[in-house]
Amino acid sequence: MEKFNYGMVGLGVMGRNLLYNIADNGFSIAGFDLDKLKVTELEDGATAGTTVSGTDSLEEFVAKLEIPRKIVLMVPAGKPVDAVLENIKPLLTKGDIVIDAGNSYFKDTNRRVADLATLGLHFMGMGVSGGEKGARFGPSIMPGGDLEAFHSVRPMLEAIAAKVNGESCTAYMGKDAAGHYVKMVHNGIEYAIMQLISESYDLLHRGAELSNYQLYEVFKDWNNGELNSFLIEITRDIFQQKDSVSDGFLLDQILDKAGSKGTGKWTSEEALENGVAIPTIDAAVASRTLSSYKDERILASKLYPKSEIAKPGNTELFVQEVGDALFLATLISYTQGLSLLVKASEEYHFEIPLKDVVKIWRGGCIIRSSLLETFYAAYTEDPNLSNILLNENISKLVKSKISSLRKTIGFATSNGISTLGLQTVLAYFDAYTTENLPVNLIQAQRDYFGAHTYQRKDQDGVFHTQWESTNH
Ligand SMILES: NC(=O)C1=CN([C@@H]2O[C@H](COP(=O)(O)OP(=O)(O)OC[C@H]3O[C@@H](n4cnc5c(N)ncnc54)[C@H](OP(=O)(O)O)[C@@H]3O)[C@@H](O)[C@H]2O)C=CC1
Ligand SMILES: O=C(CO)[C@H](O)[C@H](O)COP(=O)(O)O
Repeated sequence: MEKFNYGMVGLGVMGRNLLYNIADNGFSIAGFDLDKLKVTELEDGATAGTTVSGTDSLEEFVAKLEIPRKIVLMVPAGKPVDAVLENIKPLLTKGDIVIDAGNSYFKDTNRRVADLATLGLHFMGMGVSGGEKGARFGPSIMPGGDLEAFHSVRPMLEAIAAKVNGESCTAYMGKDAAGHYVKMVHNGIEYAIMQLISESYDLLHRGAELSNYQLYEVFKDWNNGELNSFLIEITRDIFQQKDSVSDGFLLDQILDKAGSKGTGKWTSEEALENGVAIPTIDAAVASRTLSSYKDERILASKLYPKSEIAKPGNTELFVQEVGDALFLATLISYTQGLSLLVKASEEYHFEIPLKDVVKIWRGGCIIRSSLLETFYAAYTEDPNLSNILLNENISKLVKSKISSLRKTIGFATSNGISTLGLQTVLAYFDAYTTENLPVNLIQAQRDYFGAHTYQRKDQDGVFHTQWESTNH
């Protein structure tokens, strides 16, 4: 019997769609899942003429694959990945390739690389973004790790990935767990942009009393302009989705408690660990946490009632300012995530090519946007740019939007509308662009109470002072 080119473990939302995408691109592929129903339905959903086969027997699955075997895992991160590996390892032979394409924690990936290497097996961590549709018709794919393994699966990855200007949205992201690290940061940025969009919605909806129809029109305009992106596009559509169980819009019936699976939190933890400031991503994680205190928020809203919102005088101008603020805030969210990649690449010796990162994020993934084209141009000019804000063209964009951000935040704070994300963007920008920060005082305080020492502006060296108390 003819052997299959690829194997897919996990036939859920992502695995099934990625499998069909691989098959549509001319590769034969076998699928495995513990769930019998997903297996039996697999062949019915395949495109006619493609070579797809499903099984719930791991032994049968492994035996179906050509050698060296190339197996993609699309199961939930954490224990399920270890469970699959434990079961499949005894069935594999030296030289086989296992690619974990789920959202695994990068430190788990490093551990698994080392573990499988002892058996002569290649293990790669690979980020995939684009959700269900992306997986089916062209995701952004972030592979990393074993270079030999990467080269043997590269033709397939390039075939199934999204295309922008004829170029595939996949590239080698660097050594070890770099692929999963880049995907984690992608998701951190995703959290930040989603938070900023939801704050903009609140400002327009509660602040300027725009109806869902009007919001649909605003987001449609934004998506046709410089804010063009996947997240703005889907938000536009969400505003016009009618509810199927009640009158009105579905959005208005959705409970305001945001879920999360962990990648945003990992991004924040990583930034803290590596001394990188990503306050907008942190704020996005914190906002989801705050949203979960629904019962307490109800009590607090009664204890601290807010005064009536003073609607903006000129709605058209307000919409334009919020749009500009959102554009700048989105730009600075990418900036923060990319600065974490710069530091992590040094720290973990990943050798992440930033130019390729923004190149492959231009299409297929959840954070794809027209703005990334400008970023790509900036990294093409200087691939070692430490912070995107230091690029001349980007600085022109930033300068043209900053006053709108200040005005938008002014409106929000004076009306008691929470804008944790937007405010962190402005605070980050103001701190990053200030030559002298007030932390000279923090250094003095640290030295005063703990002899922690300080540096001087006028002399090299480390100093300590016996500070004089006036508390006589
Ligand atoms: N959904 C999305 O938009 C995206 C998800 N991801 C990541 O992709 C991965 C998969 O996500 P998704 O497809 O949404 O998840 P699903 O839950 O839809 O699918 C996971 C599949 O894996 C199966 N599975 C679990 N354990 C095993 C096992 N030990 N052996 C074989 N199969 C197993 C599950 O079976 P069962 O249901 O019976 O448990 C299920 O069919 C996750 O890491 C996720 O974070 C990445 C990008 C986007
Ligand atoms: O990886 C993704 C998109 O890129 C997933 O959709 C991710 O799971 C979303 O994260 P969360 O559930 O924490 O919002």
